[in-house]
Amino acid sequence: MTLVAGIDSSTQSVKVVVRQAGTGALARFGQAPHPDGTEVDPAAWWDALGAAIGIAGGLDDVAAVAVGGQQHGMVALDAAGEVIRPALLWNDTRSAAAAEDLIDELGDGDRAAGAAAWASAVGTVPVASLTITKLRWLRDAEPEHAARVAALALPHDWLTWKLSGGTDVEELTTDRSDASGTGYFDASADGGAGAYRPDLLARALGRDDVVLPRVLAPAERAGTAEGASSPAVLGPGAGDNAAAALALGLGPGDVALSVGTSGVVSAVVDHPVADPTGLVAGFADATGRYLPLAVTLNASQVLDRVAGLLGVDHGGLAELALAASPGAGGLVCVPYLAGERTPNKPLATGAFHGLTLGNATRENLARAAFEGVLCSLADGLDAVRTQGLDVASIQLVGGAARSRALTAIAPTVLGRPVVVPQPSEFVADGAARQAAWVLAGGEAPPEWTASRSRTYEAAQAPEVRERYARARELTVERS
Ligand SMILES: Nc1ncnc2c1ncn2[C@@H]1O[C@H](COP(=O)(O)OP(=O)(O)O)[C@@H](O)[C@H]1O
Ligand SMILES: O=C(CO)[C@@H](O)[C@H](O)COP(=O)(O)O
Repeated sequence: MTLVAGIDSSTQSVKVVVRQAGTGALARFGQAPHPDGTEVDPAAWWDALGAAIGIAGGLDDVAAVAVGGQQHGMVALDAAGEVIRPALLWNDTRSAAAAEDLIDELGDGDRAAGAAAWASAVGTVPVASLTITKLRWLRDAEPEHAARVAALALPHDWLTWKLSGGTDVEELTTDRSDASGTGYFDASADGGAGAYRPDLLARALGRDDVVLPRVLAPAERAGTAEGASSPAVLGPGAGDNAAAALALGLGPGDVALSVGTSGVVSAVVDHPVADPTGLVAGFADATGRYLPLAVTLNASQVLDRVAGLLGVDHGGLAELALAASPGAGGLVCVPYLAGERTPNKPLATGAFHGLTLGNATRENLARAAFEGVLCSLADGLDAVRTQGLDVASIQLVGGAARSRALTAIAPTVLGRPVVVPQPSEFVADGAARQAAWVLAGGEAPPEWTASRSRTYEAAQAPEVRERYARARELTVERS
């Protein structure tokens, strides 16, 4: 029996799945937490990965392994391959002003022209999440660090390199899906193989004499993992949402709605997407196609915080929310606790609107939190649909999809049934499937047995989105 492993180095933790290469059946699992915060020393990811691999029984009997991970994080390396400063993560908003500067500069002072030029160049209008804006921030805020940058990697690139025992930055690799989230890679160039845009990198960092990871083809080998008694083949890996799409086998019209640290609406399409409004990011998938997506900064952690405020666990929060009626008695949660990326409001704060003496109950607060997170994702779904996507089905995934309140409330807000696959670590699963593909070769990943799923239906409550639309602009900026 051949085994493969998939890794998800995500915002809050790292997960390792070991699966049978032929069928995808789960053999083993391990997980270890990541530190809190929006800047993290990559060494902490490496330590956590070692712990999670140990819990998953090691990689000695695994024939191939691939790494999926949180996108956009800036891992800056010096000429000796040492990390220069803690990585700035996708949800770090300090580079919001740098994003605006980059847009204005490309448009020669005309923001709309700049946004259109970025969308056309790399499929995405810069926001604070993108790596390129973090490089501009580094240039301006930490010039001594910027001057030492010899190579740039994303979290999954760096972990793949570390697994290979890499010390030479020239040996760094990445894949097209994760590269497409940097802001200095055009996934549609060269017939869809993609190409870096050193001119845009130079705009941000002030120079382009920096090693960028070699972009591997979807099932190309990145080398072998060092340390295991019989070294496993390393796959190219992928950005987390592309890996999840691979696990879910998204087809035409299938939308994945992920409620993890990030809220993500994504779909796989055959054509490049370039949205000059910036609401939809025109990223690439892990099979050679494209992955338009809308990402929010506020999803599962909003539910975590409101559960904390109410002094309950996830089960208790769900119970409270389901005891309230749709619309939470008129209470509206604008969930921008972390600032927001879609819409681009990095300085926004969250709010509960519509409190009255009659509706100020724990049940309504809980329900409003779920509805606020879902309304924000419903806005993201609308944005993705404006890019020509005809939605056939919605699959609800991510850590919070384990909540019976989220699954019950989602169809009332979205106005459609939602399909909830049996809970699994879809990013790690997609990485494992890619590893199996690298072993098997061929044009497409091996077919794995589909997991069971359940469809949730409910009457739509259109007033929920209507009230949210009136409230979402009513936020105070953080000081
Ligand atoms: N039953 C549940 N109800 C609501 N949220 C949950 C539940 N189980 C896990 N979560 C939340 O899911 C999040 C982790 O999801 P995950 O997709 O693994 O995140 P990430 O990939 O961003 O690290 C945490 O914020 C956790 O509190
Ligand atoms: O920024 C994005 C995608 O553009 C996020 O999806 C991050 O990749 C983090 O994902 P999670 O850790 O929340 O899964």
